Amino acid sequence: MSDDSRPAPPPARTAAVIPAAGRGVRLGPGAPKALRPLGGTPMLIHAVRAMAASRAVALVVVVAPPAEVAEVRALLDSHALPERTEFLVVPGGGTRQESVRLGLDALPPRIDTVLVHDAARPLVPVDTVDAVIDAVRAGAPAVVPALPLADTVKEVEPRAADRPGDPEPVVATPERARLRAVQTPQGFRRDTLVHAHDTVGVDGEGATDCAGMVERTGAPVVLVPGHEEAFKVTRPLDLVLAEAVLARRRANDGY
Ligand SMILES: Nc1ccn([C@@H]2O[C@H](COP(=O)(O)OP(=O)(O)OP(=O)(O)O)[C@@H](O)[C@H]2O)c(=O)n1
Ligand SMILES: C[C@](O)(CO)[C@H](O)COP(=O)(O)O
Repeated sequence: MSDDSRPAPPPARTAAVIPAAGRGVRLGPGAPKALRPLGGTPMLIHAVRAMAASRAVALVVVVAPPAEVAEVRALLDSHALPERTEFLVVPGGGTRQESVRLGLDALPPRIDTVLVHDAARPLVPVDTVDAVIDAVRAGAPAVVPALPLADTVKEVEPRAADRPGDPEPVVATPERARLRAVQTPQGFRRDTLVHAHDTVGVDGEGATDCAGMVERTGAPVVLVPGHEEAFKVTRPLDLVLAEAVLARRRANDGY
């Protein structure tokens, strides 16, 4: 068979958008969180590798702090990444949802499945990424990895911002067995996520994750098992844990 008569390869239809434009205020002073080192490598590079580790992911869009777009591009160019994957860098916005929207806007028409993954979750295993993609491909418009809770959760009447020491009255104790802590990557049919952003707006009216915006449109959202190592690096202790997990991986399997 000549080259010309070979069937065209299937279109590469899945992209990952990585919002990485946050400052990392809760982690403490320093460079933007995504650029801070984990095991000597920027946290963002770990997150990019985690997405590109899935053979289904053809494109990774990194949403960078606007002042660091060139630095992020240089980082991607100077670290070993799979050749089969394309990488774009776009400037982010003032909120996570705004940054996600800017990442969505950069997707080429061929993409029909989108993962949204926090740069702040650098250690998500590829099996979790693939489980999310598989569930979207199987027909779910929105898929979220999640874990049961270890702590009991109270709903409160939040204290006033100018009275940080005041006790907070408890309003309710939701049944823990019905609660889940959600992670990323969250996976979506592209049209579902774009519709949610168009409908709910860039501020998300308090939505703290993309799936929450999709829920507000009435589309179904389903959960698949998350992974303990997909935790979010938010506060300094999380970075200590991430360093320990990475050191264990490197000792066990040369990660
Ligand atoms: N304007 C923003 C805010 C957040 N994010 C990204 O959204 C993810 C989850 O946000 P979070 O962990 O809250 O990161 P930060 O906003 O950086 O943290 P903090 O709230 O402590 O400043 C991170 O990868 C972060 O870079 C973003 O792309 N654009
Ligand atoms: C999207 C998320 O990681 C799901 O748990 C989380 O809601 C992000 O919250 P953040 O305050 O922006 O870190």
